[in-house]
Amino acid sequence: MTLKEDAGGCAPDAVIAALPDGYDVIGDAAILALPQEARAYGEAIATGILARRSHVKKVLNKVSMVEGDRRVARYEVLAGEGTVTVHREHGFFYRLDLRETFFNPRLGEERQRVASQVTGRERVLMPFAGVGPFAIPAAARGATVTAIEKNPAACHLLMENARINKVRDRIAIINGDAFDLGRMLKAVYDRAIVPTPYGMDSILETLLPVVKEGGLIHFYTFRKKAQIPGLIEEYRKLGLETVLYRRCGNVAPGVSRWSFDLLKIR
Ligand SMILES: C[S@@+](CC[C@H](N)C(=O)[O-])C[C@H]1O[C@@H](n2cnc3c(N)ncnc32)[C@H](O)[C@@H]1O
Repeated sequence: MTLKEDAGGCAPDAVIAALPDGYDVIGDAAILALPQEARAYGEAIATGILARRSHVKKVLNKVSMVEGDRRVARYEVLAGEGTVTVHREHGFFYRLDLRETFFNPRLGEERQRVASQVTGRERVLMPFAGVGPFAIPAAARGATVTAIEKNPAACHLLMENARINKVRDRIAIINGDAFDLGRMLKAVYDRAIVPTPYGMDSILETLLPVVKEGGLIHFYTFRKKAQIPGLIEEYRKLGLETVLYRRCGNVAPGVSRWSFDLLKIR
């Protein structure tokens, strides 16, 4: 979406010029990140968006970075009601509450890439499951998924989303700390999908014992490009061969989210 166009005429030209180029839409919610000088025009800009985008029913302004274990930001509601919405992605529906649960609509293609590799009867381990956007497509491919999520609100919505998407019988949901998974789980998994929150990369060593030899780990990490060769070597020392890696989004100047497909060779 082009924010400058959608907000045209709703604030002085100098304010419009200072706006970021785009904004995300999650379900029926437009998510803005207004610079300080545009805050006074927030409601007018929201009215402009509602007039131009008929599928947008609420407009939120993100007033903090994602923070804390739950990885949620703080928002002010500029138009519409509340922070609950239903997002549609590749035919699946995700109910979520932006104030309570993490959701990144920009990872849709990456989630599709991972889900397309899942074959029926696989056992998939899914720590940091959130409201289910990786877990549910994997279960819909026929896998049995064990989802671990610390935030009770996200667990509750994951349960509801599993039901809405008709895969409730294929997802076991554990409201707990992923770093305890060695104590909680007895099974050995064919695949792990690990959307690691910032600073929690040590989860890789925690989950290695419960992934079978020949199993695949889809691991996400925040790094500078120059760190990648060293990382591949670190993974090799852990018995993991990097089958593929790709950048999926910038998170700070010079720092990107990287997706690794790691094959457990020993
Ligand atoms: C980056 S979000 C990913 C959520 C989801 N997989 C998605 O893609 O939308 C990380 C999730 O991990 C959860 N989380 C953070 N620390 C955790 C922990 N130690 N154990 C289990 N879940 C945790 C957060 O509540 C959040 O839902």
